[in-house]
Amino acid sequence: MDKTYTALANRALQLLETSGTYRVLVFLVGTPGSGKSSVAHEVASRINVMHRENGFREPPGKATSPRDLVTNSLVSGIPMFDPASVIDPENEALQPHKVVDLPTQTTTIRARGLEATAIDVVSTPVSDTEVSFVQVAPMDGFHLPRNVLDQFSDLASAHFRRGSEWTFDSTLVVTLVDLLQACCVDLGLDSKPGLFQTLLGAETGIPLLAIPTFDHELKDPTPRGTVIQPETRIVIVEGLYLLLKIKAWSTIHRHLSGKRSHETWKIDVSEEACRERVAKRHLRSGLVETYEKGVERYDLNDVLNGRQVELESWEADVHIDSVDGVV
Ligand SMILES: Nc1ncnc2c1ncn2[C@@H]1O[C@H](COP(=O)(O)OP(=O)(O)OP(=O)(O)O)[C@@H](O)[C@H]1O
Repeated sequence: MDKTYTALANRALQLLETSGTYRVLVFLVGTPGSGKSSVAHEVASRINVMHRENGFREPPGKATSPRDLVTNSLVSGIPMFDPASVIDPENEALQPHKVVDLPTQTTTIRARGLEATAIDVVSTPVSDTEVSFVQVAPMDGFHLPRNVLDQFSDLASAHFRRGSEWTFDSTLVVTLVDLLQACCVDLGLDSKPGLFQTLLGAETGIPLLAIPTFDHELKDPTPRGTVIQPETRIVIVEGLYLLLKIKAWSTIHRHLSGKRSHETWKIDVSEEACRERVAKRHLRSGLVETYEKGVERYDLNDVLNGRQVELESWEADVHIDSVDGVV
């Protein structure tokens, strides 16, 4: 697997080198337990080490586009929150709305998960903190929180089938991908940055994005758990349903098609391997009391989600073989 990680890291860097954009996106999909999160973090960490050893940061220059104007153009199509509107937790087509906080220059975009899954788009310049050349954006942060699932008409199914595509804040995932894609700015050939160069943010005009994360042990999203910095040059977006052909999910593929600043990767793995991995994780996170119950839950829920991903997703650009026992 060591060679595979190195090859994937080089592949992501090659995409960055050839795209002509300041930022590129890698979409990593696979069935539950296929190792998306593990692979994404390993690839990110390898490139970040290379960046620490070989990278350089450009001193702040003149902004090509003021950040607040860039932010406004990114969020202009999203309607303002209407306090009189009713948010139906089961409406999978619910369009996200925004709330703008002028003092902090923050636009918060929300949908069915409300604050738990909100995305913040922040135009205020960031301080000179440690920059991650590569960052991971987990789709799992958009799990609808348990208090929203409690409002479903069949709340028992909603909780039991948690992890199914209809238990995610899917329209907000689409919004996140749109925002990330809009941040893949084309700097033009003259100003093309070096491979390991990070600009100090001001020049690109790209805003900061704060997005939710998900910890299986906490069982609910952590709002603003990850901050995608303006300086980040590669974002690995990982999640089950990013290439799904149905409902709101299908918009992701449509919005990306024809764009050269991204690539799609899929992890291939057997159901048997995933059954064991996911059952162990269910036990570890306290979702079940025994390993056998974990297997049962995998067979009644996770495997169905995995089969849907296999049957109803668009083909990925790259396939990765998961080697069991080698994370
Ligand atoms: N190659 C591997 N061999 C054995 N165990 C693995 C391997 N890759 C990941 N795991 C383990 O399997 C579990 C699931 O891995 P991970 O969270 O990376 O997968 P995922 O595809 O992101 O899962 P999900 O979509 O269900 O969140 C973790 O406990 C992880 O340590």
